[in-house]
Parts: sequence; C-alpha cells; structure tokens
Amino acid sequence: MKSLVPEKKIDIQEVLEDLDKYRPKRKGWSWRRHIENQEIGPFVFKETSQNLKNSVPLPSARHLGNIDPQCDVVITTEIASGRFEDDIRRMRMAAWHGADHIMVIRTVGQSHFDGLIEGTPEGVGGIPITRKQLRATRKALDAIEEEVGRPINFHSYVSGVAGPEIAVMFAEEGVNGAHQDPQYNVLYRNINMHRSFVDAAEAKTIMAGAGILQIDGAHNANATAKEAWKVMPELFVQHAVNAAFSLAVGMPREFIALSTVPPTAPPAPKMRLDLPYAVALREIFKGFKFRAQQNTRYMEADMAEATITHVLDTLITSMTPTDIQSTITPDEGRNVPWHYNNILGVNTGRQTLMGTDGLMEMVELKREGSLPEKVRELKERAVLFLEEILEAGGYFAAVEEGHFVDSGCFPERKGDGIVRDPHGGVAADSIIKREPDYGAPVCCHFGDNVYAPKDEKPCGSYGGCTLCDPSKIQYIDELDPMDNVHKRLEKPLEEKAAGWVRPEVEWSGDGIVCVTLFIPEEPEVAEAAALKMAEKMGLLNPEVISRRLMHPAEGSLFEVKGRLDYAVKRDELVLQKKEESLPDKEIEAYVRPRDIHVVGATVGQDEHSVGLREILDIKHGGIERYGFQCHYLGTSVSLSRVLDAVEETGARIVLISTIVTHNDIHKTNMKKLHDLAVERGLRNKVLLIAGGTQVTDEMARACGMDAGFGRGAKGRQVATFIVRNLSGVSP
Ligand SMILES: Cc1ncc(COP(=O)(O)O)c(/C=N/CC[C@H](N)C(=O)O)c1O
Repeated sequence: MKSLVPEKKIDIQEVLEDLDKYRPKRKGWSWRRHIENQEIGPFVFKETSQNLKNSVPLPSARHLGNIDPQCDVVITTEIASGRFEDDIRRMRMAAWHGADHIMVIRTVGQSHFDGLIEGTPEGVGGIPITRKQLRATRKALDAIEEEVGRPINFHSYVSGVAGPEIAVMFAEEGVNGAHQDPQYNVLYRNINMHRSFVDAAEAKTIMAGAGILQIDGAHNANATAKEAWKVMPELFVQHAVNAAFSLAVGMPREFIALSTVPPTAPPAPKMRLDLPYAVALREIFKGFKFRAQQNTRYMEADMAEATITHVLDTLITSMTPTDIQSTITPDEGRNVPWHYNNILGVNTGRQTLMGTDGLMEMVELKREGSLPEKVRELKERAVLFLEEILEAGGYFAAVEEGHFVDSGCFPERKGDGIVRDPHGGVAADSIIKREPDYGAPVCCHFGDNVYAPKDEKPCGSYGGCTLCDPSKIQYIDELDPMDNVHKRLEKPLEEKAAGWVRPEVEWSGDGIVCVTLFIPEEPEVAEAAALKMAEKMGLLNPEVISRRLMHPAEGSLFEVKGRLDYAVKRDELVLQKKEESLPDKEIEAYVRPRDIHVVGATVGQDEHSVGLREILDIKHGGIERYGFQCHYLGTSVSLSRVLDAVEETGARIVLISTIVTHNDIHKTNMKKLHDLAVERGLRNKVLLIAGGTQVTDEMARACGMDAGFGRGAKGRQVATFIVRNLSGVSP
C-alpha cells in the first residue's frame, strides 16, 4: 500500500485491493520503548517513549510549543461499528492521537459461531472477524503506523466455539493481541467448560507461537457484578485461573496480560476502594503484564461524568506498574462508540498520564495504615476463594456450584453466582479423544502430534502448514453478493467522488449530529420540548441520548442526536483564505526604520490579559520584536481611554482584546470603538484590530474593525496584517 499523505484521506479502495496476496509485515506484539529523562520542549519527562512522526497534540499543547509527548505505556482504543471499512479512518485518527493498540470488538454472538466467518458481512455491535477484514485492517494499520512512526498492535478475540480456528487465523494474519480466557466462554457465553479449556490449551499454544499478547477476561466479572467492589476477591481468582492455565500450557509470562478494571465509580469512594485492589494485584502477579481498563460498569450516558471516572482510573495506572492503558469511549454508556468519542477516550488516557508523569517520584503509597491492611485483606479473601474451589472439587465443580460472579464479597455469598452444568452448555459432548496417531494441521499445537519429529518442524513431514507457509492459506473473498464491503461502499464512494460532504459519527455519511439544549422546565416537559426543537432544526428521528438534571423545577440539559439529511458540495464552500504571514526579516525591515506606535488594551470589564500580552511582548514572540513601540494600557480599559492614548502617543494601530462574549459584549465593544473613533475623527488614522478566543476576522470586520484574530493567533500574523495595511491609513 502506498504511504499515507497526512493531507489526504486513506483510500479504502486501495486497502481492499489484492487482499488475497496480502502478507503481514511482522508477527507478535510491540511494546513502546521507554526513554529515560526525555527532554521535550521546556520539560524533562520521566515516563515517556519516542515522539511520533505525525500526531495531533492535546489542545493545550498550543501554549507549550505544541509538544506531543508520548507516555511509555501502550494506549488502547476499542472500536466497534459493524463496518470495518468505516473504522479504518477512526483507527488513523486514534493513532494520530496516541493510540497504538486497536481493539476491534466482535459482532454479537460470534462466540457461538462454530467456524470462521468469511467475506465481510456487516456486524451488529461489533465487526464480524473474518480473514478479509483482518487483512484489510492490518494492511491499513501498516500504512498508519508508518505515518505516525510507531508500531500499532491490532487486537481481537480468541473466544467461543471456534477459538482454536480463530487463533490459527490470527497467527496466520499477523494479529498482535487477543483476549483469550476460557472462563469467558463458560461464564458469559455458556459454552461447555470442558470444550472451553481443551480449546484454550490449543488456542494459547498457537497464540504463544505467534507472539500474540494475551489479555484475560477478568474485567467481565466486574462489568457483570451487581456491586462491583464486592467481586474483587474473585477477580484475583479469575486472573489466577487463566494465568496458571496459560503457564501450564506453555505460554511465556511476558505474553500474559491481566485485564484489570478499577471496579467502582464516584460517588463511591473510588480511590479508597480501587487502589488497594490495584496494588494487591501487582504484588500477587508480579512478572505478568498489566492491562489497565477503565470502568464501564457504572458508566451512564453523561460524557463529563464518564470522563472524570476514567481520569481517576488512569490515575491508578499512574500509581501502579502498568503496561497497557486501555481507554473506553465516554459514550460507551449510550451507543456504539462514535469516531470522535474514541479520540476523546484516548485523550483522557494520555492527558492524565502526561499530567501525572513522574508522580511516583514525589509521592509514595503508605506502607502502614488502611492501604496495606486492605491489600492484605483482599489477598486473604482471594486465597480463601481458591481454597474453596479446591474443596468443591476443582474449577468445574465450583462453577457448577455457582461460586463465580456471586454478588457477595467472598467469603460472604449471596448465592446469585452464575451456575453452569459441566456437561451442558453450547458444544457439550463435542470433545473427541485423540487417536494415538493424531496429526496436527499446524505446527503450533498442544499435546500429542504424530507429525512431531525431534529435529524439524512438525509440518515438515507433510509439506508445510499455513503458519510456516502462507501460500497454503485458502483466501476466500466475499460470499454474499449483497452483504459485503463493496456494496456498502457504493453510495459513500459515489457521494465522495461527486464532492458531497455529510456529517457522520461512525458510518460513512450516516448524517448523525448531536445538539445540546438546556430547557428551563421540569424534566418531562423539558424533554418533550427539546425533542420538538430538534425536529424544528431538521433533525430526523431525534432521540435524547443524555439528560442531566440541573434542578427539578429550574431545568435540565439534554443531548439530542438526530439525522441531518443534508450534504454540502465541497467545491461550493466559501473557505476563509489563509493568509500566509510575511517572513520576520521582511516585517522588521519595514517596521524598524519607522517609528510605529501601537496601543493595546483589554477593554470593557474584561480582566483577561494573557492573549494580548502574547501578541505584544517580545518574550512571547510578540510584535515588539519587529520594532513596534507598544503602549499596553492593561485590563478593563475604557474605549475612550484607548483613543486618548492614540492621541497622546500618535499611535496608528489599536489592538483591543475582548474575551468575554456574554450577551455579545465583545461585538458591542468593537462597534463602540469604531463609532467612537469616527466621532473623534480618528477612524481613518488608525488600524483597529480586535482579538479574542471567540473573535473571527469576519465578525470583527462586520463590527467596524479592520481585522480580527481568534484563538491561537500569533504576533507574526498580526504584524503581517499591519505591514500590509498600514499604508492605507492616512499619516
Ligand atoms: C475474554 C473475552 N473474550 C471475548 C470477548 C468478546 O467476544 P464475543 O465475540 O463473545 O463478544 C470479550 C469481550 N470483551 C470486550 C472487550 C472489553 N470491553 C475489554 O475491555 O476488554 C472478552 O472479554
């Protein structure tokens, strides 16, 4: 695939070409490389890895030299829209925002498929994992990782009835990480437990052979428990069962990642409940890898609340040894994650991790008091739980007795655990004892294999297996003439070629938009009003996806989604022309020899001074460095005072800063300044320039200014405008 050009969209059709010939560039998991005391911009970072070649820094980086430091833990984003072709651009966005672990949720029920799905049917709640989808996604990620300059791990799931087959396909196709935990099959998919463990032995062997990092399924107990903080003792046990079984199968410790979710969310006393669990886990399972997830159990539809909980989850990561920080989209509580919410989730993770860089060099976890006591108690409860499993006669017997996901905090029990019949469940009685001369179809194999000569690859005796010789892989393209990626792409590609642009949240051109409304009425009335107003705005099928009570009588805030059935023609859009700034030398050559005075002030009742100082002061790269004589009047300056200063100094330029926009006061200030300048016969003697976070050039000119500059404007841009327009001002 051709290298990606940052200014150009990824070409899905190029991704889909020649997939029958695609081969993965590499096999196995990639970790980030820690860089000790890395100097980035004005700071020295303690816990960072290599910077990216291309990336989108955090918004506030604009004030910090646009640095974009990368933490040294892997960052995950989970993607699930049902259409892999629409997720590839989301993967690119996530990679630019710092994700290097792309986890693709499977279509609902794939665990119960007794075989591989072929082609690329549309999924529900996730993507049907198929060979074609894997190749297309890995091929796109090859190009994306080259563009950002960092390996990207592609992740999926080896669970369900076709576990081993899926594992072989992942090993063949260069999948880098996968969930594999037989307990998931048993507890959440009711797949026969004997079958699940036999399959898991095979699948784990194959994964280990391909260097695929394994993530276990303990997080599911947290997501399923009624009072999640009570399931903590069990989480240790679930980690232990899967880790011990994985080691017994021969999976190296460094390929075994424990999936640990801080169990609670505020208003619970989260850190006091979750931190001991995180500490105890790292102590017991030292030497394994830790994949920290963020809490989904208590996520509502409120983005702000979810984000705050996720910041606290990530703070725990900062305080305990962690290898992967998985991020959850803040909208997971209300719909299948939208593009931009994946990015918001990734940014929550990395913003928190950068903000806590080096934290544990300054604080330490107490070695006495409630923390170590709670750690000890959790370990004891977990050991007791394991002992009870032994007393019950082992894991299968314990599941049959409902020991797992019981909502009591072990050893208390509520008796509402998940019960499974060892002889029942999906694929019961499907295990066939291997014949003594059993021959495995691929080299990575658990157990006896007649093709296992000591000195060469087992598959050597039958001409090679698909793991060793990819030319043996049977690639099947689309099976369904209607339900396939090419059919799905027809309309979007047609519209794109015709230059039509539609809003979207997950699927190409889905037209979904969101409006936020505050309605000053009691909740029921307010909600009905919000929907009516959304309809009036032309949103089809409006639906409230988040409601936040501000006061039972005074009002509620709503987020309403709906479909905007409207496309704009790209080439009919009138774009703001981007003025190129003049080179510094040219600006200075014009200004230095001329005695040009500038009056600057933050006007009205406004106390914001930072922005204007950055435009004026030499130390911020302001216009003083070109030789302008700047007279800064301070904040909350009256408009007449500004013009007095013009007369006193003979200034020919006025820079006003007007940040507050309440009741359009910024526009009022601009109009008044213009009118006052006209009244005092100064208007054609000065350039009036306004600046502010919500000021635009168009708005400023409409209010009588000569120019307007918004958030992020630099001194050079303002100086360029002055040099280009000062001659128009009468001396
Ligand atoms: C151990 C295991 N196997 C399989 C699946 C998925 O398998 P189905 O095809 O049956 O849905 C899952 C699901 N977890 C979702 C990711 C989660 N949000 C996470 O943070 O990891 C799983 O935990």
